[in-house]
Amino acid sequence: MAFFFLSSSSTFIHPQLQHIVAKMSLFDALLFYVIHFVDKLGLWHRLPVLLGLAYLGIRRHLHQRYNLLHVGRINGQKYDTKTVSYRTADGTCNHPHDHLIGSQGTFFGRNMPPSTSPYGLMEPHPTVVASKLLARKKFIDNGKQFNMIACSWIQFMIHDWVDHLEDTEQVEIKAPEEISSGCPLKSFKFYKTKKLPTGSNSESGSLNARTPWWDGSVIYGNDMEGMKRVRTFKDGKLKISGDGLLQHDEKGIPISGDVRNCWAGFSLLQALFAKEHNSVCDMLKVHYPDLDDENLYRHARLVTSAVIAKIHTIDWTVELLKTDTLVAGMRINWYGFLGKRFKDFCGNILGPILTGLVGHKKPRYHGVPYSLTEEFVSVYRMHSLLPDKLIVRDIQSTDSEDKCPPVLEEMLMRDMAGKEGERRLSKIGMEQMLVSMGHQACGAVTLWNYPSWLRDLVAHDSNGEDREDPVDMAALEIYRDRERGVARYNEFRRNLLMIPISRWEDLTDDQEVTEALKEVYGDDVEKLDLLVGLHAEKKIKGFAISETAFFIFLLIASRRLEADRFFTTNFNSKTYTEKGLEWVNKTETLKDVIDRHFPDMTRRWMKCSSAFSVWDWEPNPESYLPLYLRPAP
Ligand code: HEM
Repeated sequence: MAFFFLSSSSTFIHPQLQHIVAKMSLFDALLFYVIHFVDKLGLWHRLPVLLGLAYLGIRRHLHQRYNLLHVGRINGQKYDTKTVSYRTADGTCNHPHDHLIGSQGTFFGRNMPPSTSPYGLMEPHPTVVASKLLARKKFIDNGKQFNMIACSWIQFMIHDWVDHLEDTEQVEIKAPEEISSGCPLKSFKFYKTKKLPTGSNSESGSLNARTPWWDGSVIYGNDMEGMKRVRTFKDGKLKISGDGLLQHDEKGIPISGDVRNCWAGFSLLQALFAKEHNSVCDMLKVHYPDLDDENLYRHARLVTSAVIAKIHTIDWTVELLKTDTLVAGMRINWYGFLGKRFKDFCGNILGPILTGLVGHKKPRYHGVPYSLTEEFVSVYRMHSLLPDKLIVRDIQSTDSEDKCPPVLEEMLMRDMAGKEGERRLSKIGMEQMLVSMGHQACGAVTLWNYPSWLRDLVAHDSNGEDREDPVDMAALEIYRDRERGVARYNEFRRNLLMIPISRWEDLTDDQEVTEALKEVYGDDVEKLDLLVGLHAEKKIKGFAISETAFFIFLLIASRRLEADRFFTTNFNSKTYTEKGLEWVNKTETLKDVIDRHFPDMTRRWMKCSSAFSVWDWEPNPESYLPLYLRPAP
């Protein structure tokens, strides 16, 4: 217990954090002391790379100790990991001792206890929060840092990991009269989140309808039925159209692993990775002609899922959090501190820090069985990334001087969603859509940037069918966090060992924002909704998201890799095949995947370093200083 340590330092530690620190071991309390000191100076992201990494390492350790809470019972069975050396359709048989952990339909875990907020579900009214603080006034973009491929990518990942199971009972939210004239929907109906007793205590929890593993279920499906829908059952391959895009069923719904709330950009990525899967099958068949359909499918799924996870780790995240420290941190997660060359040569022989989380001998759970969490879902509420229009570019332009293809047409995002979006995508074509999205900046995660078209949205059910009642997504998201007992912003920060805010000026320097926050929440900073706080928070230079959201990522991004048997014990040539593992090792970025399928496209149209930043951006400047020795930004 850190009691004695704490009593001598109680003036140093923020009073609202003392009760949390009092429960820590002495060693952890000491570590907390270090990061708290750095936090008080607002310093970690201004430190040289090595010190920044040390700070993040300590923080991640503390979050692994104090921010992983299991929900529900552990009631799976033992099984033989040797006979199940592939990713199953429903995510069972990944945890080595319990076949159910991480499978479809298990409980969301938590990163902190449910909210203790005294405020009710409607306080302040969700439509008031949506109208006064979220609704887009004028589109604010992310500059050149993040493009529409990056925006679609994260939806592609969300649909791999999470979706809350709904109840059959509906709720209706009616906008209060004083605000209703400014709301696209005066009232809207939606299904409650399904709550079930967890069995381990009196509390209830909610279920994840998807498999939380990083298993590519967004293209392979979340259960046996979904998996059968997407497979050709010939040479291990997935169904795909002659034009390279997804096939559709008789109702016009795409045939892919997840089709809920899809839009053209999202289904484009599903098609690209179905193509990638099929190329892996072709390659494996050449090298291992004895493999049958089932084994080709299983190996190709392992390889493609690992390629997706790698791109997310060392390409997408690095563009999202564009700083030297994060480049180093994310590469350490995959390759370890000693880097790619050492790992390629020697393998993962020196443990997770030196040779990476991937390929480590055993999965690591930090004492808590794997699941994704309620708080993780909440920090990924980033619908402000979506613009109002998609700008289609003309890639047939013959002007060789063009750095950026000329604009052909602007299409409303509303028309790019669902079946209509699929029809339009097939006219645009895969290459043109990739180049167009590559050249368009996505929206910034900030207040007053929530797309208006999402405030009157025809959402889909899990089969991709349109729902009868349109929803106001901005108001619904505020309601969802409260309904699911996710802590409000300040409690969330305290639970993440961050210094809470005491006044609006601690959150933002923007006077206009402060006034709007006061109008909705008065002077009560404890009332502030998480989503609003995350969008209002002053950002770290280079970060496209808030620091508060980032600390959840710091914990979960590592966990998705280190808890997965197929990224640890079974990340080897025996499970993946030698050529399969080589495929993963040689693929570093999304650009590599695009190059593989469209060899001329990036040469002609992509100037920047990553496929996730706006393609006519300058490439990252060369630095002759080794990454770990780079100074403070
Ligand atoms: C055209 C694009 C998109 C549409 C139409 C869409 C629509 C929706 C809808 C209808 C829901 C369910 C709302 C509810 O009942 O609670 C949802 C949930 C969600 N969306 Fe999106 N979305 C889109 C893109 C994105 C993007 C780019 C992100 C970025 C991170 C994102 C993140 C999420 C998250 C985290 C959830 C919560 C999932 C859960 O409750 O388990 N979505 N979206």
